[in-house]
Amino acid sequence: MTERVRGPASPVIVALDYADGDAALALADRLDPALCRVKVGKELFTAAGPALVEALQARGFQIFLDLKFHDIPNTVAGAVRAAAELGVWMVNVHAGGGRRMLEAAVAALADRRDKPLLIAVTVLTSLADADLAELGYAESARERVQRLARLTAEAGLDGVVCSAQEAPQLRAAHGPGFQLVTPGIRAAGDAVGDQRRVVTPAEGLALGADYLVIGRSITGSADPAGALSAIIDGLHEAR
Ligand SMILES: O=c1ccn([C@@H]2O[C@H](COP(=O)(O)O)[C@@H](O)[C@H]2O)c(=O)[nH]1
Repeated sequence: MTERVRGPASPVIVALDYADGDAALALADRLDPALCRVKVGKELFTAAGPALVEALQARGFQIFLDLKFHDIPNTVAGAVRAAAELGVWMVNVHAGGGRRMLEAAVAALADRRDKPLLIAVTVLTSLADADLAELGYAESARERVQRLARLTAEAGLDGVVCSAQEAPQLRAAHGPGFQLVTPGIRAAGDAVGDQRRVVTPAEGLALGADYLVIGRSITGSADPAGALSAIIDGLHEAR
């Protein structure tokens, strides 16, 4: 497994889902890198690229590069290597790419001293059991997450993206070192939107998540820094 990179003690990763770099940096400038990490996903990275990652790093943020690589092993290995060159803190692939793809991603980082955490997406938090059935999967989301997490662990990655709803079973199966990165987080009363397997921030931590990926409950607030502080305060109270 990858050596953990030191960073803020906060479990919160703010998803910067913006259409351009200026909007993302404007939000980041309202946040304290001592209180959260930030996530750069497909929309923002496609629009603003590595320069935006560097601009966020220059502001002191550790970056989760959420590009969910899913391709043949050779291609994913190259993409993971390129992400590591950017100096990101965490990068991810889709566990559905299979064992050889996962092992190629691990091998791509093997000789590096400063490695990002390498995480595999199990079942997107926007999918419910009915969605999986429509796709032809006989397993429930919970069963499929467990299957893909087992494969991820066997391939030597650092952990998975899952819903915190699945965290207790994954923690029991894979122990404390296996990183559970959980989107599908909603502050109480916020619209669920396109997400399906959802919990509140305090529930997420109580269920055993290591990291809470939070987008719209923070970025959709008129006061994003206040929303982040309120979430962190709520986590302390729940402990
Ligand atoms: O299973 C997954 C994997 C990734 N995500 C990403 O997390 C954020 C969630 O944003 P919200 O606004 O808090 O819903 C978003 O960037 C997704 O791409 C996910 O939601 N589920």
